[in-house]
Amino acid sequence: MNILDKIILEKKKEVAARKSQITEEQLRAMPLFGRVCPSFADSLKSHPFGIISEFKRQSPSKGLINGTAKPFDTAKGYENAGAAAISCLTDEQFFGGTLADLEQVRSAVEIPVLRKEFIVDEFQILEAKAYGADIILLIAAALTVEECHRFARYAKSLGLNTLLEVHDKDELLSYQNEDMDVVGVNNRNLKTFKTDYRQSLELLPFFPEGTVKISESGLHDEEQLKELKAAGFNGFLIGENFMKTDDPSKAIQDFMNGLV
Ligand SMILES: O=C(O)c1ccccc1NCC(=O)[C@H](O)[C@H](O)COP(=O)(O)O
Repeated sequence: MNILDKIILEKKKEVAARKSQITEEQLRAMPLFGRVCPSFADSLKSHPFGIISEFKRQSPSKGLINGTAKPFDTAKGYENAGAAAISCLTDEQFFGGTLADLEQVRSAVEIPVLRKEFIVDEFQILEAKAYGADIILLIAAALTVEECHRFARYAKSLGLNTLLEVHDKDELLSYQNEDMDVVGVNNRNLKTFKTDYRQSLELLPFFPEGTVKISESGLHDEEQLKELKAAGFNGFLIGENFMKTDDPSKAIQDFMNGLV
């Protein structure tokens, strides 16, 4: 069993347990549920490099990345440095994240917030809205085409933005549809962890015209971003490169300075 299969197996158990702790009605009654979500695509287009900076404590591929950074301060620092959106991992078992982290991030910033989660059930989309997210992630490698399209429709009905994540041409061609607001190429193969930013460039010819697209994972060098932006990418999801430092807010600011 590869790591993605393992995460999805655990996630299904976790969601079943969550459903016995809180009802859909209770989620819908939470104060943030009624928020109007800003457009993710518009935010990417209105920021020169469309950086989506991630709050990420640990990962299956790298282990502990940062055990001390706080979600509120980190998110605020990211926004002040000019990020277009914040990604917040909420998976606890593999990434050390929580829904409380998401709430903290939401309370710190105005820019769109992504709930970075392994979505396997509509219930998690309701949770995302209730805890203040603007964007949900749908990972093609973890879902059937039918599930992915159903979840995107559901997210849309709640006013959430959807980020579809693909890794190869087959996923891009089979999973993309009009309900996906942004499509991301994950440069990391989630089954093997092999990470190469050129994966994004390889998929570029297969995007339908007008798709708002981002490159995700393994980005650490300003020159990579300049190349990907010149090729047509609208945004860049970066986690470890900022979080591995003692001061992620300073790390993103230094990185931004290198882009001008
Ligand atoms: O990061 C991992 O090791 C990982 C393993 C299995 C599934 C997902 C994983 N990462 C989630 C992400 O998508 C990244 O956190 C995100 O793209 C940022 O990547 P990076 O800049 O390389 O931290």
